[in-house]
Amino acid sequence: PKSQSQLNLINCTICIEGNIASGKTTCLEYFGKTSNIEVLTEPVSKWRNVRGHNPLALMYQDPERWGITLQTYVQLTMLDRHMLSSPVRMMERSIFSAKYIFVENLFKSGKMPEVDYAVLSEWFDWLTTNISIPVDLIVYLQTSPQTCHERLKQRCREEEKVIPLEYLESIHQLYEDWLIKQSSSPLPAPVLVIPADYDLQKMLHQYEESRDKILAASNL
Ligand SMILES: Nc1ncnc2c1ncn2[C@@H]1O[C@H](COP(=O)(O)OP(=O)(O)O)[C@@H](O)[C@H]1O
Ligand SMILES: Cc1cn([C@H]2C[C@H](O)[C@@H](COP(=O)(O)O)O2)c(=O)[nH]c1=O
Repeated sequence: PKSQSQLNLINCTICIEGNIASGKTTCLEYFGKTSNIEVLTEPVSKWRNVRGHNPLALMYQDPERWGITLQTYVQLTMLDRHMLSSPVRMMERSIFSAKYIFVENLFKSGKMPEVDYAVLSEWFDWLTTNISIPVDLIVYLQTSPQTCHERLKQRCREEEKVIPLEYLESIHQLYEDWLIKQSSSPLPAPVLVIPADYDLQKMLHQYEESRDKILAASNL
């Protein structure tokens, strides 16, 4: 039987953040299997197929031309994820990392025209000012870019075959500035850091060690 605290669930959103192929989906699958939390994976399948088009592949082929297209759609689909109602959910990334990490990376690396960046930023500012998008906890899977490069090659997603180590290094740096140094963009929630360079077995152990701190955010 459920305890009183399990019955009195308040709305709670935990976002799992980290570099590409850092192990976010694997982490979500683990908590999905071993807790009452609802798990929301990133809508990558939508980014790979919107009415027969693949904006993710187009962005990697020609970021200057297609970055705005992908990031507009990422922003919409992430907002949609945030709006889904469930008492306690663990989400893969957030509308915040889409903007603070991926849009910033495109712009700072000179691959997004200033006008595209301005329009996306206006959209983001309007959405986050006018719509309540609460996040209760950010769990940051902290990896080295080299680990992600290895895992990316192992996962072998067709669109991502062109990603060099330098790209993962830039994403890593932006994550570190945002979540560790806390010097770049506003933090929507407190941050729990989980070192994530270890093998799967050790990672499951890491998740178990962090379980109480993670579930404390949800009163589960
Ligand atoms: N701790 C780990 N050690 C080795 N490989 C891992 C580990 N965690 C995940 N992987 C593998 O690395 C790849 C990327 O993991 P995934 O969970 O999909 O990352 P993300 O969702 O962050 O992109 C997958 O092939 C997955 O099986
Ligand atoms: C949020 C976001 C993601 N992407 C890209 C980066 C990766 O190629 C995929 C997501 O896969 P992951 O294994 O879950 O990291 O989408 C992007 O280009 N822009 C974004 O805002």
